[in-house]
This record gives sequence, structure tokens and C-alpha cells, in this order.
Amino acid sequence: MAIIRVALDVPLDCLFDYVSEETSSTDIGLRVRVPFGKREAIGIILDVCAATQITADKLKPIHQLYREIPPLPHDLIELYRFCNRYYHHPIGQVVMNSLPALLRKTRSVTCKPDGVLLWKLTSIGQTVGIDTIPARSKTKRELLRLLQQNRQTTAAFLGEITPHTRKLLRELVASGWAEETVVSRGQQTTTVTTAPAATAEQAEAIAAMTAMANQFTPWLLQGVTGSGKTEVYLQVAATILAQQKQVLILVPEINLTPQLEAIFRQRFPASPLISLHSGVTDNERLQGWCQAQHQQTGIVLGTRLAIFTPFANLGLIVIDEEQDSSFKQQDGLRYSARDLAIYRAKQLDIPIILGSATPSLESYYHAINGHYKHLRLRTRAASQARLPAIRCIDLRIVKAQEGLTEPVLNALRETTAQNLQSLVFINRRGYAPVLLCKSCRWTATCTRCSSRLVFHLPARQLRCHYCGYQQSVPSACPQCGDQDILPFGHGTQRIESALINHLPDARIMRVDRDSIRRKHAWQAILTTIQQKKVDILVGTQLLAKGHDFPNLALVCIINPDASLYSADFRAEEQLFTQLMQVAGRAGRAETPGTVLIQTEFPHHPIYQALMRQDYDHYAQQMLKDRQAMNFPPFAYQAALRAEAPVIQDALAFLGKASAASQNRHSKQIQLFDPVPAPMMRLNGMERAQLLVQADSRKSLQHFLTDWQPHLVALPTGSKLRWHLDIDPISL
Ligand SMILES: Nc1ncnc2c1ncn2[C@@H]1O[C@H](COP(=O)(O)OP(=O)(O)OP(=O)(O)O)[C@@H](O)[C@H]1O
Ligand SMILES: [Zn+2]
Repeated sequence: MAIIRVALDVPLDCLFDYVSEETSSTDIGLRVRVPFGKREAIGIILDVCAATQITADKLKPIHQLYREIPPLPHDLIELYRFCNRYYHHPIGQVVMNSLPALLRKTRSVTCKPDGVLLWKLTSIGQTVGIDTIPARSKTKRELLRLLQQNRQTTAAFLGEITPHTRKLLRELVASGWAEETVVSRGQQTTTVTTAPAATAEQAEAIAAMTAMANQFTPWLLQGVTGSGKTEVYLQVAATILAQQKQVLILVPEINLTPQLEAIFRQRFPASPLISLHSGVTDNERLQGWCQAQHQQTGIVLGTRLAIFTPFANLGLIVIDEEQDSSFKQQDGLRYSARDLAIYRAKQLDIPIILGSATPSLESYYHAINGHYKHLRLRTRAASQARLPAIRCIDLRIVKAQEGLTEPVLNALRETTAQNLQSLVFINRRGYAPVLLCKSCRWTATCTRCSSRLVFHLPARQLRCHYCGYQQSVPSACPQCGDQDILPFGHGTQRIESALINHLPDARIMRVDRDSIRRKHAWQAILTTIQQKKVDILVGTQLLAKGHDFPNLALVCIINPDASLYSADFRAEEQLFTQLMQVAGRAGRAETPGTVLIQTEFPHHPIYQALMRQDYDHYAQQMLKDRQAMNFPPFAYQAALRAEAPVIQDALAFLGKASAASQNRHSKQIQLFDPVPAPMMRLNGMERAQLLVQADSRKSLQHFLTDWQPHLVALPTGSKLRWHLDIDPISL
């Protein structure tokens, strides 16, 4: 009889002990159904031991052990434990929330190898010389030769060679030379591409990485927009896949997966690929998860949650657009998928590539310090492609009408006339961000959030972009009764209608979260762009990230000034990155690109750096500022956040939390005063935060480990909620 220790989805940071007759230490990582209070719960066995502190009368037997899928691998369990320690998040919630939804239900699951059987050689089989097979066994020789040539082959294909294929394959299996694997359906791609000749810079990067393909090496691949980072990933992945290892590619946005998926499928038709992101069904996610664990898949492409995929034999991790904030989870377990990826790569002793045109300051700092190996791609890859020319339009001199200036309109007209595409970038969806009463200055605000309601034209609705609240537009000002209430400012819908007025003949398409809501809308949009059925795109950052539209020649950036003077010290970095990204969409193939920026501050260093396209200089300047102010990456932070129906309660809780830490106060730790969050009200709750800062990760962790039990012990009242956010990316 064994005591098993189970992780359950409860907010307590402990494992729960049960007895089980049928369990041994090899069952760590299996799912169990257990009684929990008056109900049943599902959990994962994290430990099996001989003794427990629970008294015999309280110790309960498990209800069921699920063996239909093999236990979670050890390295994944180690990753859970790391998350538990580092993010100070309850172990059971770490484990259970990283699992596919179907594994969190108290039901058995079936993982069917939903795919095609393929034959391949074992590593011994690959080294067998053809001439060791007697010359009279002509068909056997032929079979072996075919398998050596095509890494994975269907039995049907082999069956065309000889009617005795089945028998011969069995012989190969008996000698330990060949084996069957399962490949998910839909892998057989019709168009297969071959690698283009790498540019000199690409070749250098690929050579450096493949030379160190079998050990932990963090690479920062810093390549200007359009420099062909994807090609570098592909060629390094080829080496890893040829070693029969798996590749994990993380991208920031689900919308970036279809293009990349197609590229990888076409390049590696024999390597099964799965996509894991919020768009796949529960069952697809479960099957993908199982296939990765059984090495029925070679490539996993996914968004941040895919970092928790179990792998049989992972050989490479790629993080594309590594600076992107969506790699950080913003609720529950607030992990950074990028940081966890570094942990995993180290744990498995494999290389990791962080790719970006504008690395995060953290990664850039590691690279210039030599902690990461730094590779550069300084020129665009396609032979004719140059970086675009970037120019500012001074809004103090040139007036905008309906948000658009004459130079921008002219450039759009010219580009359209040349049959080329343009992108008008405005990072605000809806028609107008403010609805304003002209006589009493009333503005429409959300009752649940400290935000303004955004005016959406087609539906004539006011919507809160934070909590989703909606109402219809009032016919008169609710405060003074005046009927003169007007939309103020510009969103994508308003720019779209202005463009329709100014360029009636152009084909205009708006791309933002509202327009891609329908299923498959995104695919349709990509096809429309690729088939050149649109002249002008009006879009938010959805279109700015990572896309490769060869016919796009002009990018116009409308009013980016809004976040120039934000209170958050990261806002400037984020704006710079975003503008470099969006500017980088122009002129990626033969067509030279132009970028126009409408701004009231053309002399601001951010636009100056942008016009020079000098990331390094700007990054180094920002690093100097961070150092002077003692901000990350020169300091390590955690935020304690509390929310309650009234702000005083949240602040009071943080005050007590701060007091509870006093004895453990050291020189290395700085606790700031509790303050209301920049956006104080959200979803009917009022929020406050307390920033903890340390000079090293270690002292921060020490402090938090000490502090946490005191936090847990603080009385909160029923309505107050709090959490810790380690390495927060927005304050
Ligand atoms: N060696 C090469 N020869 C010719 N074309 C290439 C080569 N490598 C890449 N390309 C092409 O260059 C274009 C840009 O490549 P890619 O999309 O990988 O850029 P990127 O570095 O990811 O840029 P961004 O950071 O803007 O996303 C693509 O159309 C790609 O097909
Ligand atoms: Zn709201």
C-alpha cells in the first residue's frame, strides 16, 4: 500500500495525501480521481511515499487511477515545481491549469493515434550498409535503400515496390532496423518547398547554431525586419529533425500560426506538425499533447501555453518575436513563456533561439553581456529588398483632416495607382475612443472600469474594451440633455470611412479584432491580401506583427503619440518596438518601401531613432536610463496586487502586507508604498499594487519565500482578492 501525493486544482499550496493499493513510484505523473470534501476531484500524482502525517482515520483511498495515457514526463513535473517556487503560485493550480481541458475532467480520455502509419528506420537501421544484405535479396535491398532515402514512408508506397513488402518489413523490425510511427492526418502536403540559398548572414547564423545543436545555448537572433529569421529557424530545425528530435516554436499570436504552419509543413512534409493555441478544440489539443509526448509529432507550433507540452525528445526551442508581451500570462499563473522556455532548454540541455528585430531590453542586455550568444542579420534577405525610408509628417505644420494628412492621402493614391498595397496603422479599434458632450464636457465612461467607452459605428454602440460592457449610444447627453454629443478622436472604423471618402476607387479593408471575429475570417483576409484583392489595409497591431506581405509598399502610422508620455517605464520600449515592427512590413520584396508617421513630436528621440532604424543605439540609451533609475533589467521586481470593491480596502491590505514584511527587510530589498493601479477600476473592482524591488533575483526570491506565508495569513474579508506577479511587465 502506497501513500500518493496529489496535485489538485485548489488555491492552497500543498499536495494532498491518499492511499492507493495499485500505485508505485513509476506512476508519478498519472491522473487520479479522489474524494475531496464532499465532492470528487481530479489530480496528478506528484509523489509516492511510504509515510504521511495524515492520521489513518482521515486518510482516504483514491477512487480511480487512470492509465489510459502514460504518466507525464519527469521534466514536465520539474517544470511545474519550478513554476510553483518561482512564481509563488499553488502547485495544484500550476499543474492542473497547464493541462488540456479534457485531462482536467473526471473522465477517461482516449488518445487515438489519429493518423497515418509510416515506416522509418531505427538509428541502427540507418547505419546498415546496403551491401551487408545478400545480393540475391534484391527487394530487401531496395526496401532498405528507399527507407534510407525517405525518412518516413507509407506502407502503401513501399507496397508498390514489391508484393512482399509486409513480410520484409516484419523482417526489418525483427532485426531492429525499422519501426512504425504514427503521423497525424493532413500532414501530407502537396506543395513541397526546398530551402533557398541562405544569404551570407543567414548562413553564418545557421552554421554557428548547428555547430552547437546538441547543448544548452541561448541564442539571440537579432535580425532587422524582413531579414529572413524564419529561414534560419527552418534550417536549424532541419538539422534537429534529422536527428529524430522534436522542435517547439512559440509565436505571440494565434494569427501568426497559419502562415508559419504552412511554411513549416511545406518544408518538412514528412515531419508531423501540430498547432497548439486557443483556436484548437479541446480534443485536438489533447491529441496534439499526446502525439508530442509519444514523438508522433516532430514540430509543435503554438502560443505561450504550448511551453507546457510534454515532449518525448525535444531538441530545439524557437521563440519568434521574443519581445512580445503576450508571452507573459496576465492572470492565474503569471508566467513568462519566454523565461520558462529558457528554463526548459537548460533543463534538457538543448539550444534555444530568441528571434526579434527589436529584442526585449532584458534579452538584449543578456546578449551584449555575453550571457546569450548574439547573432545579427543586418540586411533584408530577398535579393532586391531594402529597409524602407521612414519620414515624419509634422502635425503642427500639416493639419490632418479626419485624422489623415494630405501627404499621407497622396502617398496612398500613388501607391494604389501603382497597383501596390498600403497599410494604414492605427492602434485603436472602433470608431472613436471618446464620446463627448460639447456643452458640458460629459464623456461616456464605463461604470465598471476607469475607462472611456469606445464608440462603435456599425452597431451604434458604446463598448468598454476592458470588461466588454456595451450600451446603445444615448440620443442626448445624460448629464445636461444637450443633443450635441460627438465622437472625438480616431479609431480604425473612422479612418476606414475617411479613406472611403477620399479614395472612392480604392479597395479598402479593415483588419482589427472586430473584423476577424468570425471563424476563418483571418484566413480569408490573408488570402485577400496575398491575391492582391485589396489596395489599402486599415489595421491595428494585429497586422503589424511578423507578417510577410511582399506587395506592401507603404505604411502610414496615424497618431502614435498617445503612449509617448505614459507613466509606465516600459511604454516607450513597447511603442518603439511596435513602430519598428509595423514600419518593417513595408518593402519586404522587390518593391521599395516607404513609411510615413504623423506626429506632433517629430524631434522626439523615439522618432529620430526610428527614422535612422537604429535599434541598437536606442536600446543602449534606454538601458542607460533604466540603469540610472534602477529599473529592470538592472533590478528585479514583483508586484503584490489587491482588488476589492473599494480602493481603501485594497490599499489597507497592501499596507498590512508591507508591515508584515518589516522584520525581514534587508538592504537588498525595497518596498514601495501601496498605490492605486494606473487603471484603478476594472470589472467592478478597485485595484491597488505594491512594488517590491531587489538587486538580484536571488534576494527577491528569498524575500518572497519568507513573505508569502505572512500574506496567506493576513485576514482579507470575503471580497478582497490578491496575487503576486513576479517579473511583471506592466505596472
Ligand atoms: N535566403 C533567402 N533568399 C531569398 N529570400 C529569402 C531568404 N530568406 C528569407 N527570404 C524571404 O525574405 C522575406 C522575409 O523573411 P522573414 O519573414 O523570415 O523575415 P523576418 O526576419 O521574420 O522579419 P520580421 O521580423 O519582419 O518578421 C520572406 O518573404 C522570405 O521568404
Ligand atoms: Zn468596463
